[in-house]
Amino acid sequence: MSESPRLEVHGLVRSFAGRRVVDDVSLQVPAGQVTCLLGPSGCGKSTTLRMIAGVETPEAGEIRADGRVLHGADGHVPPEGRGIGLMFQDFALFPHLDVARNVGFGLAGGRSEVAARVDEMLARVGMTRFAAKYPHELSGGEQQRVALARALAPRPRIMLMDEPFSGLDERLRDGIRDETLAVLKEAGAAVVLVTHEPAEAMRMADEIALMRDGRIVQRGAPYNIYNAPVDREAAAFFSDINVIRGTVRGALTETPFGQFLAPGVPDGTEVEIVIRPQHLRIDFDRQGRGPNPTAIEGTPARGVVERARFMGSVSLVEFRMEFDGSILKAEVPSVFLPRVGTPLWLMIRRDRCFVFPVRR
Ligand SMILES: Nc1ncnc2c1ncn2[C@@H]1O[C@H](COP(=O)(O)OP(=O)(O)OP(=O)(O)O)[C@@H](O)[C@H]1O
Repeated sequence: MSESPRLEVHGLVRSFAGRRVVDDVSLQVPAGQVTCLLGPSGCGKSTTLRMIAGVETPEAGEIRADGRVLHGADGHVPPEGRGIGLMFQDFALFPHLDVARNVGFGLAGGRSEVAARVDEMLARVGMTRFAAKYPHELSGGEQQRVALARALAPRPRIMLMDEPFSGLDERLRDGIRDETLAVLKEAGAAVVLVTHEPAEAMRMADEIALMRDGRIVQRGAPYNIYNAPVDREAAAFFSDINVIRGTVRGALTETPFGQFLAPGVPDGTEVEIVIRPQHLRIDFDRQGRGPNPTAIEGTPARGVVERARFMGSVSLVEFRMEFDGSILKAEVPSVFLPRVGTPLWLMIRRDRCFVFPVRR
């Protein structure tokens, strides 16, 4: 019994026109796990996926499935021999084949065996009653389910998905994502899903690999990536952020919100204290006085409401801070929608701040 992960990628490199668009990318994906390659447009996600699929050739690096080399110094297996299922945004169904024949296309085995597998897959994605329909008779979401059934019908050991939900209506997407995830988990394939949407990655992934400029800058469970970002850009990829600058003296940074710990950071280093808008707390102004400082929330600082927007479940409030005229954003429950010009006090949760040295 092999102990190696289902999919193992090591040191992948690929350049176009002298520019490295994938630069030393490594991944390990066990069977039954969904890893999301997440990052901004052009960071190299699709190129990485295409190399795993075998339609793009790496300049360096190795790809293995269950320990078997798919690409490396010892050889190269063509795409059709890799046991990989593909689901791409533009990977359209065959328009001239009905749903059942789309799902059965290319399946090995006798006619009754293929028919049984097609029935099983259509039932699994809830499309049995559409078996005789043609793609143009289906909604986008229904087509997507058929595409999923088709990709999983040959029992691929590895499934690669590139922005599979981006063509769908916003309101449909969450439902289809959840259904797709359930089907993928049941099938037990190792899944690599490419997306540029943090919300999609958080909803789907067991592990997120955050990419930037061809490199994986952070890997981890969604909870860890969100709550312990490696740098300011990683924090900012998932939500709006506020940044407060300070300089370190004796492992502490003095700010208008009180002191912040900066353990191990040398004196004189400029740091950025990063905080998400939902971790600012607002309190009322009591004739020029705010709430008392606490160990958890530090010292309050006063600001004046510059803008307030009702967003349904939350309100987004922008403050012009008195201490330096900068803008800070707070996300608060939407029962609260202060008027522009109202003076209020802001506090920031110590345990939710990230302190990063400023890079030069
Ligand atoms: N065949 C190619 N020839 C030249 N440049 C390419 C080729 N394929 C990709 N690139 C370039 O490589 C970079 C990475 O592209 P890639 O498609 O992998 O990014 P991505 O992260 O998937 O972005 P997106 O989400 O926009 O698809 C881009 O700058 C792209 O223009």
